[in-house]
Amino acid sequence: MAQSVWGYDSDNGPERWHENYPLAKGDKQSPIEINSKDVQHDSSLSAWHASYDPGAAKTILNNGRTCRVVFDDTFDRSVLRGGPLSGAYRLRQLHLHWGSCDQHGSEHVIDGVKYAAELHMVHWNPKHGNFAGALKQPDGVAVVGIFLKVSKIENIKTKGKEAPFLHFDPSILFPKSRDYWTYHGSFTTPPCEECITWILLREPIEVSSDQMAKLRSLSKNSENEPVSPLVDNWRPPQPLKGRIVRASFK
Ligand SMILES: NS(=O)(=O)c1ccc(NCc2ccco2)c([N+](=O)[O-])c1
Ligand SMILES: [Zn+2]
Repeated sequence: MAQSVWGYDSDNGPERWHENYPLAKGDKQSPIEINSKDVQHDSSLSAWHASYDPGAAKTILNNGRTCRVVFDDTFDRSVLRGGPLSGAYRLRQLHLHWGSCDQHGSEHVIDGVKYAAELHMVHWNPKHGNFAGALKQPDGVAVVGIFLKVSKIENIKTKGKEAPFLHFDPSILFPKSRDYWTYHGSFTTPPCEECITWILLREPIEVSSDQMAKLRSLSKNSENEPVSPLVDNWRPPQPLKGRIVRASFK
């Protein structure tokens, strides 16, 4: 029987990815568990800056593994600079990882805390020509990770219109604080290339339980296949292998 493509089930999940994607057993894999006591404050770390063009947003899609918004990255239209990065990295896509319940869903774990979901904003370094080239470079990709926690307040349904996704400025998703952790890691899904400078924002953003319910209402099956809920699309923390996690804050 053909090897089933990778996923998050017991027969094709994170424990078996290495069978087809050997990089999954590398020494710089993501996500990781961050323990504040082991983090090193680095006062030389500067602030990161995003300048995004809302017109760059193109499509939103369910690819059976996540919900992804894709941006025009054919030129420096929406870029991230500063922080641990040198040069401007182009925003290519954003997507999420979430759980079947509010108690888990994030990929990175902070002092034992799992958040309900984790948003990834993926940027690549145009000095490597294109995204495929950037994947092969240790400074090829930068992902901003933002934790989502479910707000206590009851979500009061408003009559507001659905905003068209075409004019979408993802910087509205940033929390107030710019504090971040940074470390060198990998894609958290196959092929698991170790090309990512992770910038994890310390302050989570709040979402309503209705918004979480919308994410959990997505299905990983295609149309006219048996319904299979798209939930728990997160990889557990991987070995740190001596890597240092730096903090922009004390
Ligand atoms: N969870 S993540 O931000 O680390 C992540 C994982 C995989 C991929 N892509 C999978 C891939 C890489 C090369 C070919 O296909 C991306 N991405 O492409 O932004 C991001
Ligand atoms: Zn991701």
